[in-house]
This record gives sequence, structure tokens and C-alpha cells, in this order.
Amino acid sequence: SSSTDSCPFSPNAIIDDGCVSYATLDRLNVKVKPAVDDLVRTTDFFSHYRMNLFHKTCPFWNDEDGMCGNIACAVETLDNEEDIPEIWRAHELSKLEGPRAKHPGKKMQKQHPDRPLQGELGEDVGESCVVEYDDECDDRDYCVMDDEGATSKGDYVSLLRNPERFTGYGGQSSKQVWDAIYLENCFKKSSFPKSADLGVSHRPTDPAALDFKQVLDTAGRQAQLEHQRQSNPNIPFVANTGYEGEDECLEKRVFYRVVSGMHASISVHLCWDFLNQSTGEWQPNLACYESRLHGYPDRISNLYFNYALVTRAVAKLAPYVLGPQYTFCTGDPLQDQDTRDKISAVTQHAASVPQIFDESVMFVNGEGPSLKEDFRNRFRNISRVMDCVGCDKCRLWGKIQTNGYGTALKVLFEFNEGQKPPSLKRTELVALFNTYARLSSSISAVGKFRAMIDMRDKAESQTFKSPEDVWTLVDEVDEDMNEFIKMRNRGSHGDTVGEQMGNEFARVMKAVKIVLKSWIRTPRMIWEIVSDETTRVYRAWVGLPPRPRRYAFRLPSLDRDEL
Ligand SMILES: Cc1cc2nc3c(=O)[nH]c(=O)nc-3n(C[C@H](O)[C@H](O)[C@H](O)COP(=O)(O)OP(=O)(O)OC[C@H]3O[C@@H](n4cnc5c(N)ncnc54)[C@H](O)[C@@H]3O)c2cc1C
Repeated sequence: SSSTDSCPFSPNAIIDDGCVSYATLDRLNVKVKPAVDDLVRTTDFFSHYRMNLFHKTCPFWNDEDGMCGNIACAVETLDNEEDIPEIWRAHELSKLEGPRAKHPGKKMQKQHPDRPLQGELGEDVGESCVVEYDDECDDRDYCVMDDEGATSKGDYVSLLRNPERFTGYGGQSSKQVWDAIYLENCFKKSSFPKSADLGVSHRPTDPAALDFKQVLDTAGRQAQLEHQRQSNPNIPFVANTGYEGEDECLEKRVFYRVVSGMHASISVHLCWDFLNQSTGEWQPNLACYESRLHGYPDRISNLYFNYALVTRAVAKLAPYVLGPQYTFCTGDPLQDQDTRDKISAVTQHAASVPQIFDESVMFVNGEGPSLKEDFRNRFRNISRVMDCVGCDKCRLWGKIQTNGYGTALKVLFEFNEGQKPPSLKRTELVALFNTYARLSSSISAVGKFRAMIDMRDKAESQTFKSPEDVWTLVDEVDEDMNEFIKMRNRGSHGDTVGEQMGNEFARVMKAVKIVLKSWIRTPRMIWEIVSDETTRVYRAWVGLPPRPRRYAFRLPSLDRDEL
């Protein structure tokens, strides 16, 4: 893992204050990742998701503008795709795979309470762990109801068969979706004439909360500027953007960070699980990581921010979701208990870092309460924008993650002590824990990418040895030995005693030289072998193809006849 106690980012990284917490979160993730992976990979409840995949239209733009107006329209592909095999092209990679089951009607649910899906997802899937019975969204939801009519209740798909990874989706279409999503993050001064007061009476006094606020102040502003400079490089580094501190309340910055962190997480996954479309190999793509994330510490910090936010939500949720009132698999008590135990493992780790995110400073004073409504509406809109994503797999994960963050925010802001908590739907729970698993794997992948960069930089700074260097060492041994053997043979045919003694002496000297040289050579040889093997183990660990060994174990290639 990348968890170190020193600041893992460059000195000009924008959240110097957050640097300690990067290491804390890295350490936490070492414990969380195995638990949350186990939960989302081995339980039927968390490895299936219901979504209305094909009956929605994009409500924001239409084909008349020359843009994709309907999710059924083609995936926009990269250039020169004709040259590559069909299976590696974007439109193939974008399709959903694996079994799919229609949401059963009420009649079917009554007739076959144990098997409402009739085995459509596979015989070994506990269907009572998968089917969602209640699908109303209440007005406290940050989600959009995914199913408006009885006929479009959506399909259940396997998340294991559709991992979030490179799909080749890109170009104008994806750019326009991201733009629309960022537009929801409207920070214009004019739309919020009154400044948000973080609270005269509620000013956070706890050092962690103050720190947190300070981090947000710097990072949020910086991220805005950074984002604007992408489209308009002329924007100066210190600019009056209308987004300045005083008029920018905590909530709005949080909103931006959530979106940007989600974007960063998607980018990490597509770079980590990247398809080389000319060779068909899936492997991490360091150049992809460097161009999308490495140069943007704000994006990475937003990723960590989301990790902290969702960790807090997961920890806070524990008593509600683990209580007896919640059943995961009505028809399968064993799997129900197993699911419960696995959730508990995740929530326990999540709760092990107290004060990770202080939601109590949000939506309290000033325009806070009215912002809450605004926040919710913007989130709903983002969920609708997802219908404009022209790639099925991307849309699936885009929806899951939007729903996951929506649920995290709902838990943070609507679950108050002493009040009856709002109900959580199956989809929301599945989305929340899968979003957590995605963030967890992003944090881990960022650590590995960073290690790859360090390794590469180190290797570049040393004069890199070519394989020939090592072979030269080995060949030297061969040459010396062969020469020695020749000398020995010559020695036995000497004419005079003097000559024989001279030859004998030369042979002894040669033997001494060979031994001495090998003493000198051995440490270097061992070093070469150890460093070679370390690199190979490392490459295998991060999933890179192995480099060929630069040495081999073999007997010296001596001239056998001479022996
Ligand atoms: C909802 C959704 C899900 C997707 N899922 C996948 C997927 O699973 N697999 C896949 O291969 N592709 C996926 N894509 C496409 C992918 O996100 C990129 O859009 C695509 O790879 C093109 O990348 P790009 O380099 O043009 O920049 P994009 O990632 O499209 O970014 C557009 C612009 O946004 C800004 N930006 C980028 N990152 C951030 C950030 N973290 N914070 C703030 N601003 C930022 C930059 O100015 C950038 O130029 C998805 C797209 C969307 C909209």
C-alpha cells in the first residue's frame, strides 16, 4: 500500500493540511478493502443491481443538436476503430454482460415467493436476496425513481459480470455529460446572493472540524480555478472568479468535491483496468493515470475526500442496517446472516477512525437549510444526466455511484439521533456499499500507480543496465575458465622442467585470479539477480506483464573435450 507517514504528495499539493489524513485513510483502507470486496463479491444481495437500462431518454439535449439524445444511440468511439478486432471495440466493451432478469410483477411475486425470478440469474442465486419489493422513492431521497411504470421496473444485472473498467467510451458524448454534471454545481455569486454563514453560534470549535473547513476552503477554491483553466488556460492563477471564499459556502464546495471525486474514481478505474486495443491485453496504463490524475492533486484529494465522506456514512449506518428490522434475504436465513456478518466487518473498520468527517457543520446556519433542498435537487439532476451516458456499462456504474453518494448524503444529513430514520431501499444499500468498494479500490490503485511512478523515476535516474551487461559478467566467467583449462592441458605437455614450472605457476596465478574475480563479481551478480527478481515480483503484483529475466542458471559453457 502507499500508506506512509510522510506527505505522499508534492510540496505544492493543495491540501498540505490534509496530508496526514491521506496516510490515515491509506492505512484504514488496508483494513477496509478486503472486507468490502468480500461483501460486494460474495453476497447475492450486493452483487446484483436493478436499473432501468433501456427505456429512458436523455432529458437534456437531443439529436437535433447533433448530440446523442437517446441512450439507445451509438456509443461514440475512438478513432481508427475499424482496424481493431470487433471484441476490443468500444461498442462491444460498452455492452452489458451476463444474466439479466426482469423485475417480477406482483402476481409472480405472490405465486413464486421463493423464486420470483425463476432462476434467470442462475440457479445458485438466492433470489430473495436480489429482488426489491418496495420501490417507492420518498421525498427525502437524493435519488430519482428509476422505475415510473409497472412495465419499466427495470432489470437485475450482475455487477460481477460487468466490472467498471475501460470501455473506450469518450469523445464529444462523454465530454458533454461531464460538462452537464459540472453545471449542476452552480456556484455563481448571483444565484446565492446571501453568503452562507457557517455559523456564529455553530462555528466549529473542534480542531478536526476546523481543520476540515480549512482544507475545504483552500482545496475547493483551487479546484474551481483548476477546472476553469482546463477550458480557458488564460485564467490567471489568482483570479476573481466569483467563487471566492466568503461567498462560497461549505455545502457548495462539498458538492463540487463529491462530483470531482467520483469523476476521479472513474478515471482511476479505467486507467487501472485498461485494454490495450491493439494487443487485447488488460493492464494498468500509467500514461493514462499520469495524464488524467497525477498532474491534478485536487482530483486526488477529492477522491480521498469522498472516501472519508462515504466511510463516515457507512460507519453511521451500522446500527440502523444491522438491527433486527432489516432483512437482506427473506427466503435464505443462512445467506441473510452471512450478509449481515460481512456488513458488520465493513462497518467496524469504517468506524475505527473517529472524526473522519464532521457533517454536523453542514446545513446548519445561514442559507444552509435551504441549500439542503437545492443539494438534493442537483443530485437528482445528476442522476437524470446519467441517462445521457451512451455506454451501458458506464451508465450502470454512473447510476450506482450517483445513487451511492446520494445515499451517503442521506445517511449523513437525514439520520439524526432521536428521530425516526428514513427507510433505505435495497438499491440504495447496494449502491452505497458498491460505491465504497469502488472508492476503496481507487485509493489502492492510486497507491500502486504512485509506486510505479516512483520506481520508474528511480530507474531512470540510475543508468539503466541493459541485459547485455549481465551476460557480459557471465561470459567473463566462461572465458576465464576455458583459458584455465587450456593452460592446464598445455602445461602437461611442457618440454623442460623450467617451462613446466612456469606453466604451473601461471595456472596457479590464473586460479587465484579467477577466485578473486569471482569474489568481486559475486556481490554485483547477487545484486543484479535480487533487483531483477524484485522488479518481476512487483510487476506481477500490480498486474503488469513480466519482463524476461536478464540471467539464467546454467553451467559454464566450457569446451567439454578439453576437460
Ligand atoms: C458517468 C460516466 C461514466 C463513465 N464510465 C466510464 C467507464 O466505466 N469506463 C470508461 O472507459 N469510460 C467511462 N466514461 C468516460 C470517461 O469518463 C471519459 O469521459 C473518457 O475516457 C474521455 O476522457 P477525457 O480524457 O476526454 O476527459 P474526461 O474524463 O471526459 O473529462 C472531461 C474534462 O473534465 C475535467 N476533469 C477531468 N477529471 C476531473 C476531475 N476528477 N475533477 C474535475 N474535473 C475533471 C477536465 O477538464 C477534462 O478535460 C464515463 C463517462 C461518464 C460521463
